[in-house]
Amino acid sequence: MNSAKAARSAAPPILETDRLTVAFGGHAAVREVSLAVTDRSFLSIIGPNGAGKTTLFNLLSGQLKPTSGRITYKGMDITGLPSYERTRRGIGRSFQLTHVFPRLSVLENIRLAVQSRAGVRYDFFSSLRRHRKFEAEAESLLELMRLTGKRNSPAIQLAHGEKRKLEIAMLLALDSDLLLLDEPTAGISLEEVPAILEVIRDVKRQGSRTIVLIEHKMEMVLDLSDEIAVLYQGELLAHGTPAAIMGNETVQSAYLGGWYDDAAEA
Ligand SMILES: Nc1ncnc2c1ncn2[C@@H]1O[C@H](COP(=O)(O)OP(=O)(O)OP(=O)(O)O)[C@@H](O)[C@H]1O
Repeated sequence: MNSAKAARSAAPPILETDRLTVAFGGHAAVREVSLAVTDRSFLSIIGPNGAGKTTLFNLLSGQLKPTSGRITYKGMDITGLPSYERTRRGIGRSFQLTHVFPRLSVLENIRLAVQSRAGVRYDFFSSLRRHRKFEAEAESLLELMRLTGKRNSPAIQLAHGEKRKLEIAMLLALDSDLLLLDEPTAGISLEEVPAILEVIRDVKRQGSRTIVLIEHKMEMVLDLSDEIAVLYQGELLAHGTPAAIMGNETVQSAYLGGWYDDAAEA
């Protein structure tokens, strides 16, 4: 283990769930999940359809309230906090953004996200200077997301994959410390997948955020993850390094062999 990795794993987890459970009419979609997410690590959550992955994200982002259990973020119990309060504290969830303005340009959308984070009130004298600062930050996010060529395009005109990149840029603009990415490649064309993979890899390379990814594409999971958590029928079946998960007999015998083949064909 290199020293940066060792320091990270010795640090307290940024996010922790303690026996987190949510039941819908007697059926526990997430059952007693206790999971610790290492600060500034890349964790992927995998599992077959209906395993409870998106439901777990709904619990983490505050869209759903648990039936029982607890969520701790940066050492604070956030189980009862509404989702906007979690966003304010740095938990950013992708692909459920309601604040993309379809008719505004890509740059304007990112700049507004930067601005909303800064909580700017209108002040004529400082607004021009601030505007330039926000614009510069938005420009650097455009570059990171490889969207510079689209800076003046209205968001509504973007291809599906480009929209995903815009959404990630806006999460970064909001200064999220913890990014919850729910199947960023779902529904996008095969040609667009490498571009998404590349921007996620770049964000990971920056090393300043914690990323939790739900993804069915195993090559992508194995390429990006420091750790993998496996959900199966609402329960946490295993959590470990990619090598440990791939070699885990319970995971293998429960489903990974067959499921992996299915996922590869999808
Ligand atoms: N609001 C809800 N009301 C009732 N049942 C729900 C609700 N949300 C999720 N479920 C059920 O919980 C289970 C887990 O669903 P979830 O969408 O979390 O699975 P998933 O692992 O994300 O699946 P996929 O990979 O197909 O997206 C499913 O049986 C689903 O039908």
